[in-house]
Amino acid sequence: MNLADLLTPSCALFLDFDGSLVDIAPAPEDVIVPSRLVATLSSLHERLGGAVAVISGRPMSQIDEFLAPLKLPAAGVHGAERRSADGVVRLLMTSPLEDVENAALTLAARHPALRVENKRGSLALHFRQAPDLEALCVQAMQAAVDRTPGLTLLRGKMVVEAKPSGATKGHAIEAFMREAPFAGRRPVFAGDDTTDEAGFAVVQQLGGVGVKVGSGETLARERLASPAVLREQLEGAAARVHA
Ligand SMILES: O=P(O)(O)OC[C@H]1O[C@H](O[C@H]2O[C@H](CO)[C@@H](O)[C@H](O)[C@H]2O)[C@H](O)[C@@H](O)[C@@H]1O
Repeated sequence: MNLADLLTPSCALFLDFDGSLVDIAPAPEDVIVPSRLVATLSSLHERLGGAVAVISGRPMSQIDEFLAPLKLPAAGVHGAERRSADGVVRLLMTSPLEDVENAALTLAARHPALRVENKRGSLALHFRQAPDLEALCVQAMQAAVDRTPGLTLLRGKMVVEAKPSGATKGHAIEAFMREAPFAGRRPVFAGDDTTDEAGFAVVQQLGGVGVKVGSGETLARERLASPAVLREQLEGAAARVHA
């Protein structure tokens, strides 16, 4: 499969960030945005009539910083926040995170290699620097989530996260697909992680294509080997798609 063949001018393109557009790094702030990526996304955005959105577990503010000066339509925190093509931002109601935060901070105080990331409405506990603590992290976070109505536990790449139950990447993509300039287009979504599976399900129900980046079981019908391959194919598609 080559994205340049898949991405016709009548497509809408949805892109996950970490592990898809950029390579996984030791810590969230360490990711490197390759120099040509912003220009490629900007060109695709123009050539697809504005129908390009980033769908991330990160807050949208971080995505905007990484991709500056480009400010694409986006969904952040797994869909808990969303910015439409017209710039309007919608925030999902979220549950209190005190209990989850206390549980994560207590564990991190005992194990300094752990990293607590507090986002609007969600809290992630990273164990990339201490993989042997995975079970402990999952257990503590699950117990805190179970005590807090409205939160769901999400397992990601070396991370366990408490997120609003109603926030999914699938819902975010559905919302974009009801709006201009996405409505009526064939959706394509590239992602690498468990949180992206809900997005693959939605785009494929809508007659589009899910593209899994990297290895692992997936609902996605297509696969690309790595973020580097995705970036290369996006560059090729940017050069070929004529709106
Ligand atoms: O939905 P995404 O855009 O893929 O975001 C998922 C999570 O990405 C970040 O964590 C992951 O990437 C880090 C940098 O490569 C890595 O150090 C970490 O182990 C990964 O889990 C981000 O920090 C999270 O908030 C996102 O939910």
